[in-house]
Amino acid sequence: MYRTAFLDLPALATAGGTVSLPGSKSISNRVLLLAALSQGTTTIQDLLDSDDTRVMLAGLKQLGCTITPDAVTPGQPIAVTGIGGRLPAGTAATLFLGNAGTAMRPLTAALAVLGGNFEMTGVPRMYERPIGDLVDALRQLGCQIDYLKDAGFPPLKIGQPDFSAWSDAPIQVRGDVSSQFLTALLMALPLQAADKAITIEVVGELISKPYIHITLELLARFGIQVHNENWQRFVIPAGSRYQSPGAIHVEADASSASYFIALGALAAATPGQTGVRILGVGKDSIQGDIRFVEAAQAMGAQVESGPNWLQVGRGTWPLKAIDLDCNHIPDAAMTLGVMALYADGTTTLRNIASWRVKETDRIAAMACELRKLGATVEEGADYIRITPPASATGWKAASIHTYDDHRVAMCFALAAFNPAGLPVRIEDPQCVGKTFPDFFESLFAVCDTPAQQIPVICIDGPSGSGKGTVAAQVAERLGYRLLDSGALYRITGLVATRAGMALEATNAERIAALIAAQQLEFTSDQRVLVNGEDVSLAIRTEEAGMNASKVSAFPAVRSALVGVQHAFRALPGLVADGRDMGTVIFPHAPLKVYLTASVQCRAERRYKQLISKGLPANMQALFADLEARDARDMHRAAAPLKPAEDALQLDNSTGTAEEAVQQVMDWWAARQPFAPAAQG
Ligand SMILES: Nc1ncnc2c1ncn2[C@@H]1O[C@H](COP(=O)(O)OP(=O)(O)O)[C@@H](O)[C@H]1O
Ligand SMILES: Nc1ccn([C@H]2C[C@H](O)[C@@H](COP(=O)(O)OP(=O)(O)O)O2)c(=O)n1
Repeated sequence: MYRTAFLDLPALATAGGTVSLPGSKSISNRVLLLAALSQGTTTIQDLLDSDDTRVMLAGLKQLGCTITPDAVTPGQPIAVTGIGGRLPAGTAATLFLGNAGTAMRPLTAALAVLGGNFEMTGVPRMYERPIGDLVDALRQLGCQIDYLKDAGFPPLKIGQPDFSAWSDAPIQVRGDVSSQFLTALLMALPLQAADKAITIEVVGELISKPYIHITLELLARFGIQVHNENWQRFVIPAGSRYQSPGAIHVEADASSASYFIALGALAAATPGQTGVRILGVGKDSIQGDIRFVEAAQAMGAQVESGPNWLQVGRGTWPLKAIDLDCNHIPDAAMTLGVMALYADGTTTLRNIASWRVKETDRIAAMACELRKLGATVEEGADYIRITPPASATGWKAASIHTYDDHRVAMCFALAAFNPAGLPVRIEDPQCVGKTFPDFFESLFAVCDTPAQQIPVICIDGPSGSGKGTVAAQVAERLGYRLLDSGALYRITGLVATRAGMALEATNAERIAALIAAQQLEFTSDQRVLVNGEDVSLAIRTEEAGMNASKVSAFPAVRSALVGVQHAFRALPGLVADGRDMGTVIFPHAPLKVYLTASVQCRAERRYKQLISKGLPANMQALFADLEARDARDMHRAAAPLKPAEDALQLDNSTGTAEEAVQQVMDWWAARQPFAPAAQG
């Protein structure tokens, strides 16, 4: 997951390949609660690991459920041993539920029926999300729920219910604000239906029926057969009792699939690929959002599907504008809003009033961000109408505000396919953690763009000037990959020395062949492996640096390493540190920095660095070595160390590393097309 303040997506060109989707959030949290309420242990496969499931798991542990392992581990099932329909008398807890509506609503209902002493809390946005209709429904039954702040909204206090006054009358609940209220009741009321049936009556039109369908399907798996009377009345039969199904599998999120369905529809296919293949969800899905496929087809997508997969390619191009009632696909429909940017006319998405009370006011958010990209947008109480920019020149480079809303972040990533070739900035990219923590990694894995579109920031300079330190921090702030090219020469020196080769010009070809035959691996935590052996420390000695300087003078060695270095240029971008990044390896890089510092200063820093790593160091020897290394690196014939003509020079003798990093970030920001006010 990208934890940067913003993530810049370069202009993307094509898509193709296979993407495996994470488990559905709606199914994950429903299954967790149902398993927790049941008798027995439920082994859950493919549970989503996200903010929402984490708060749910934490809440269930507080209620006394046993959960093994403690947290979701990729590829491993998680086992939940339930409470068997009742809590020990006097159970008390304060549950923090973040911004997870899928935890707040059903847990409130279940705990209000079970009784105890609970406080239901969350983040400030949670306190703006209505829950009054659910509380009103539960009070009809005799549940004790009080508002701790504003009436109608969390936080809540839950006490011991008194069912004595309840006359068996149907429990009424509004269906036109959020179907999560009905879902919450459907999951909580079986706890009270051991002796007599309970009927729930929906007041007003029921929105988001597909989510109720998921709830009913899952209830059936846990032993509760609800009679659905035309989506108006739901009867939970007497004798209902939660029973674990033993094992259950969580389908992938059909709304997460929407971004990749849209991707297949709007991106040209990467040569050699036949569109985008999506694994984890297919045409037999129990999720309503799978009907996004029909909407995408109406816009021109070509879709094939099977039991657990979808295959999507570009069909009609440009896409066809549509006018669609989106009540059946409330979440996935946001993706249509961005697809509309690539359509041949004005698209209208109707019946989306529920967008206003989601993670943010999604109608307002979509309208604002689509306009930033150059679209003409009309918004109404329950619709949005989008006209794309008239031509490529009408597109604007935008910094997309994401409102702590995962879906805004994910759907706007698709704007990177704009015909103007503009990058798109996604602010606060980690908000995707709510449902799809590795969304951007998954996207980059199936997208392609010509190498020259992928930004590279080059940081060259002499030994000890601070290149490595500054480059690593700039890469971290931007979410870019990092190339420590010096490590390649250090490895070359190491393997040649180990092979008993003298580091002399007469051996240059043999050394070049030797390094070309090694299996090199650079891990995300900056370790370096050669044929599986971790050499991170072995290449950091001063001797290794000197040996690197020697082998780096051989043209054969330099050319053997060119391909390896170019391969680092991958989405979303690269920061490359070395001697010839800007002059030879990435001559067209959009930003080149030449970092210098006095020899005295560099020697002192290197001394401290070596000592802190527990490596031997001598100030005088270091000083002499640096001068020797500078001389060799600067005066060799092949790719000598010198500033590229278009490099910006930064004297790093006096300031802090942080100041140098900020200077590079400022230079980079100045070269970006985003408006200064929007810089992250
Ligand atoms: N202003 C500064 N910029 C960069 N590094 C600094 C600065 N001040 C002190 N240092 C320290 O100096 C050392 C620089 O070494 P390094 O980044 O490996 O340089 P290079 O990659 O250019 O050889 C690090 O230990 C770093 O913590
Ligand atoms: N792009 C590069 C990077 C390093 N080299 C050579 C020259 C340097 O003396 C050695 C070691 O580089 P490295 O950046 O690891 O060394 P320092 O950390 O700056 O001391 O490799 C090179 O020739 N070209």
